[in-house]
Amino acid sequence: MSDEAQLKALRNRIDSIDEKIMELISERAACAQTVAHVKQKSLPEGTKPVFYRPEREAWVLKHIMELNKGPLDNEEMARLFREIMSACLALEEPLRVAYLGPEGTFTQAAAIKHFGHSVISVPMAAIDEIFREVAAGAVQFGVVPVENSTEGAINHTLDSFLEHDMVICGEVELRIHHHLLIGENTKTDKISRVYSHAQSLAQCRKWLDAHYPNVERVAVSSNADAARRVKGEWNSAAIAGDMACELYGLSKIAEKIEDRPDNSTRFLIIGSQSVPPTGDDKTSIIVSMRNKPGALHSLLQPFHTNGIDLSRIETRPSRSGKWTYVFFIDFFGHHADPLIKDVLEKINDESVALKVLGSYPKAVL
Ligand SMILES: O=C(O)C(=O)C[C@]1(C(=O)O)C=C[C@@H](O)C=C1
Repeated sequence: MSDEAQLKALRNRIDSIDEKIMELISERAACAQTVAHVKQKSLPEGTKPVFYRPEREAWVLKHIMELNKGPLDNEEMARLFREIMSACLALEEPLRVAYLGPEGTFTQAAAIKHFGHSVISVPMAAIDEIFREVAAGAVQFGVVPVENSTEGAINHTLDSFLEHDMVICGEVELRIHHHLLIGENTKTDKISRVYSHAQSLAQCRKWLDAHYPNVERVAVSSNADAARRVKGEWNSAAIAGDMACELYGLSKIAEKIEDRPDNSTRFLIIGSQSVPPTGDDKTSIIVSMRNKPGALHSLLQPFHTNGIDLSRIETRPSRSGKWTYVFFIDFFGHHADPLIKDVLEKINDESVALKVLGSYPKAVL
């Protein structure tokens, strides 16, 4: 068979596979619509069902990854199913999700990674506004950055948890690649100023010291804001990611300039709905302890006794007294697990205040 004939035959096969995939996706979508009716019909009139089920979504994605035999890798396959589920959920209920804007930020990329493209994503100007928008019920969920592997905690987010009653219902991890971007008015050898978010400038500090030691570094509210500014400005560059680069039509003059190649940011999904256990969960709590010797030891002891792994511990001023602190602790397990319940009871006995922010499935993608 000639190459041309072989290509034609293969394309015919792809066409007929696509038709089958489309039929199956439609069948799945119709099934999700029926799921929505079932969720609604068991509830009293006027009560809104919980359409979004993060525990089920985590199971579906993991199941797909377990079954996958290639040639697409597990992550790629799960991403396709992420989008299919996102579209199915939008048929049940279009979700509104607030993120730290403007458009093109890493937080928007995290929102899309977690919820897929079929949600209505709403940009907010500040982290606190995301919390307020969720609390007011204007959006069902919010996405906020909480820690970066190079620069550590995002304090604005931690402090917002002290001020708002919010449930954490998910986490997303995003590999952060920064690029040096310019608009068409700027020449590579004429850069006198670099804009970016303070965290991103810090994540690229060594690279900037080596390549642009005398260029002014200007911290702005987000990387996307930096990209938006340089679009029309002369002699300036922005440090931002792929989404902002594409959105503002900029050129990359240096790629992946972050000092650490494994630079990642973890984001939290905040809402008002608590999530049932999946068997592979994390829990976040805030605790404040009495200011006495051994307080930190008695806080950590129950985790050790029950063999519970901590994934993070962070300290912040409590805002309710000088030199008093609260601890933000993340650990593996769900607050409904008997072992975790026991840990929480013991901590509760020793602490001034304990707040369970939520248990949620460990990030799948
Ligand atoms: O299983 C459900 O509860 C569904 O609504 C179906 C479905 C899906 O498409 O698989 C859609 C949305 C939910 O967040 C979880 C799963």
